[in-house]
Amino acid sequence: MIEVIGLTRRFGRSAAVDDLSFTVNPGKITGFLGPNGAGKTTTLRIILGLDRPTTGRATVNGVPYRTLDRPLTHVGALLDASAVQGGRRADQHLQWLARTNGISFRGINGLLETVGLGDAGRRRVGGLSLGMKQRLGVAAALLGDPEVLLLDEPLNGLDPEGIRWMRGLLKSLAAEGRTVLVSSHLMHEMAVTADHLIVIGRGRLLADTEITQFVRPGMSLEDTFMRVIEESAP
Ligand SMILES: Nc1ncnc2c1ncn2[C@@H]1O[C@H](COP(=O)(O)OP(=O)(O)OP(=O)(O)O)[C@@H](O)[C@H]1O
Repeated sequence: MIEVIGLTRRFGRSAAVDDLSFTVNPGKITGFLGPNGAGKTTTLRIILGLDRPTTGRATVNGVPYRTLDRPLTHVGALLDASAVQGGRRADQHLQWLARTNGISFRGINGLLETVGLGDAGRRRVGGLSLGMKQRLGVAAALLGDPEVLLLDEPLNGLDPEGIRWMRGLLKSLAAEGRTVLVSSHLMHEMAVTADHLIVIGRGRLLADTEITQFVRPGMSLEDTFMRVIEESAP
């Protein structure tokens, strides 16, 4: 489970994240929604110990990420799928990650198959398409068989088959009892994937609710989302 408690992150005078608190529970897919610049990536980076909050804190399974022993075995994350050393082969990238994190790499070929890269394992990462890099990023996130998954815009660059595959993967990970937090701007996809929603705007919490409670009668998720954002405008 993930807990964000009174989190604020200022850049200069403006707050990218503003006194944000929420809990992400296991066994369901939680969609993390908000317009461009709402503070989603900043929040995810703080949860992952890549940035420090100005005030407040974030914990994974009750402790700060930085204190986790062999963190990839607890938390798998996909932040920026392009931020991978392009000269390495896809399988070498996963082997390197496994080695540096004390994870067995016997299952790497199976993992590449799972993410649809069975034929691309020996290709250099720099030559992969964006969608293929996203799939590799998902493989990296799953490498340590973690209970918690944080995925920032994992649908970027995926083709229709890839989007459907991701939907099935996220649902099966949640059904296994894992905690799955996924940010996306694709409202139609979130409508059929997420069980729970955390919605933020200008760094503040706008909704933390089951998707069935969030969507207003007679409206789509997209329409409801737009309305909630409009209503939160100063
Ligand atoms: N390193 C930084 N320095 C200054 N400002 C930053 C920095 N990182 C983020 N910001 C600002 O913080 C705010 C929140 O950005 P963030 O990337 O967290 O939003 P987001 O919800 O992930 O947006 P998007 O949907 O566009 O990816 C933005 O105004 C952004 O410009």
